[in-house]
Amino acid sequence: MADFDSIDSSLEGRLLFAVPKKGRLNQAALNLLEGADIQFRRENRLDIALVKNLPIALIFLPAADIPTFVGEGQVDLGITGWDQVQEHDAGVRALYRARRVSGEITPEEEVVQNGRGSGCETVLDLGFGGCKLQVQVPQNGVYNSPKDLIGKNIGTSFVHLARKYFASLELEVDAAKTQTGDQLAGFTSKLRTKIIELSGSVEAACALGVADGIVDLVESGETMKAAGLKPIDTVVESSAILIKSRKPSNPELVELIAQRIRGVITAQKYVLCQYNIRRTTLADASKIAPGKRAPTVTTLDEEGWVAVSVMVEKKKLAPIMDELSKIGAHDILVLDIKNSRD
Ligand SMILES: Nc1ncnc2c1ncn2[C@@H]1O[C@H](COP(=O)(O)OP(=O)(O)OP(=O)(O)O)[C@@H](O)[C@H]1O
Ligand SMILES: O=P(O)(O)OC[C@H]1O[C@H](OP(=O)(O)OP(=O)(O)O)[C@H](O)[C@@H]1O
Repeated sequence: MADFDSIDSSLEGRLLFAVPKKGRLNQAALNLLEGADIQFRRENRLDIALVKNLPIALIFLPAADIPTFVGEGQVDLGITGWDQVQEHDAGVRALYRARRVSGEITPEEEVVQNGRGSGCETVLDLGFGGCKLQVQVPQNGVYNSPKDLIGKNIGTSFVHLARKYFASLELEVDAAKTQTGDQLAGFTSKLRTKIIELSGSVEAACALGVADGIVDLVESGETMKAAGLKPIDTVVESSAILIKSRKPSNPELVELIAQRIRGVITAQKYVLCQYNIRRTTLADASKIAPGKRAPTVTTLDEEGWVAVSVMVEKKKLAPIMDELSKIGAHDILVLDIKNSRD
């Protein structure tokens, strides 16, 4: 069993980097770390791992908690979903709003706190974990628009975003009747829609009579369909992101990691396409495959011919090869990119 005091002292001087400990983002995050040559060995059941080749310690946390740790500055860097950052941000704002309503802080102090936001800054989009946080209702039920759900029961794990969403919906509906000067003023206490916090299997809530509608994540839509639900609005579109605290302990190391991860993402997204073509057709070929910046062109040992090397997005590769072939490119080769740096 590891000794916690020794772990504590071995964290000294290390950049703390939070990684989702389970769930949808876990494996993709570990793949990124491997690609960025962040080497570590995680002891069984231990949520802290020291990186062998860099002054970094990885902290394995639930994706939902990562914005809190990074936002409060206890952890320098983190991988989580944009939805989780938004949920944390909405929670922080709700807290200050409640404190202002109760007179604990002044309206000016609330503005200052809100200006600081959640304390998390987005470093880069990681290009995986794409999903949408959607308002869903039973397919054959009586609700068809989000406004139909005002005053009803909503099941969700995203309580702050759901409150914010229904607060502005209620405000919109009420604005037609009365004008309130204080936008979204006390929505934590005055919300008519009941937000019920659920920690998982949210899609079962309607069938079980716990909720009239839910706010939950959708990717393929399979879970939603299987539960007999349909989407009626999108609250947030999300993907996995790298976040940093406002004042990371080692900004240079944060930049180094960001650069390495950026390189891994580019390498995953692109392949290297090489072909030979007549110099007279080069301009047309460059229009078909312009590359990230520009193609690399070298003269071939044959009069009037050049060899071209260009980065092509994997998802566009097949039609680009067809087009190149059509205009007279020969010996087209496609090579995987193992890593890259801008
Ligand atoms: N179906 C999905 N497709 C893509 N990304 C998803 C999907 N579901 C969740 N995510 C992303 O992964 C993040 C973590 O969700 P996940 O359900 O894996 O959490 P978890 O840590 O396992 O928690 P839980 O115990 O609630 O399942 C979400 O905030 C979202 O950004
Ligand atoms: O649209 P789909 O591709 O079906 O994905 C959506 C499901 O994925 C997430 O849950 P997850 O499976 O991570 O488990 P959870 O319900 O326990 O959170 C989300 O909460 C949905 O239930």
